[in-house]
Amino acid sequence: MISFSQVTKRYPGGHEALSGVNLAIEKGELVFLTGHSGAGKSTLLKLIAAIERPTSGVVSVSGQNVGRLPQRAIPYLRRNIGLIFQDHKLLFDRNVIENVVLPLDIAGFDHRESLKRARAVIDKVGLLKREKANPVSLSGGEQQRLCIARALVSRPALLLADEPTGNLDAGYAADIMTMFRDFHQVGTTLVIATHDDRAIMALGGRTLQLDHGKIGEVAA
Ligand SMILES: Nc1ncnc2c1ncn2[C@@H]1O[C@H](COP(=O)(O)OP(=O)(O)OP(=O)(O)O)[C@@H](O)[C@H]1O
Repeated sequence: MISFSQVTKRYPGGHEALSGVNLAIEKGELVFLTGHSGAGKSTLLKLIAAIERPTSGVVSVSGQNVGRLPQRAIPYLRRNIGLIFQDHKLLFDRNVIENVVLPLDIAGFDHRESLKRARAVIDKVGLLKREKANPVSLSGGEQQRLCIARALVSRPALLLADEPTGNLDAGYAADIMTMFRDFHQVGTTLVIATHDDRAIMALGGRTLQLDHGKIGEVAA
């Protein structure tokens, strides 16, 4: 489903965040991405979602060369990807449920059905009592859970998560990991960057380790 062939990413200013990365992730795989701060984990996820483009090499997602996608094709790519990133990108002029229902409205689902689905996923992340709240009034961990609900509501084929449990206490982190496991069991492909060793051990899956922009595989 995802392949990197000799992928290098150099940011303006000359810093090489990824160097000659080769990898293949099959449909339905659960992959953890680990490595020190600054190792290139977020960069790798951003290349998959076409948030960044490679400096050289080929990033392919479902047979598409996403590094070369024209700007207008990117929304179609993202329609099948759930993104959980640290900057959240929540809409602060809409309340909690409106944030979650929006991807379904955009996809053209019946609004009443969308509200039902949104409420179910908001309940799963423990925010039902806050459904009318503005995201501004939520704590960092609550915003993170809202972001997770929004990413999961459209049941994407591919889920990319950057430190999804970073701000969460152990109970919520375990709940979120259980949700990820359920998605994995129904065939979703997941790539999760994390420092959370407990999560990795609990969920199993494959671990790729980045070290100064170079990739290696951790034996199970
Ligand atoms: N937009 C950018 N412009 C310039 N340099 C960047 C940019 N984004 C990331 N970098 C640099 O690229 C390197 C890899 O960053 P990246 O965010 O991918 O690492 P990471 O493994 O996700 O780190 P962390 O665990 O701290 O989030 C770092 O040295 C970082 O400073």
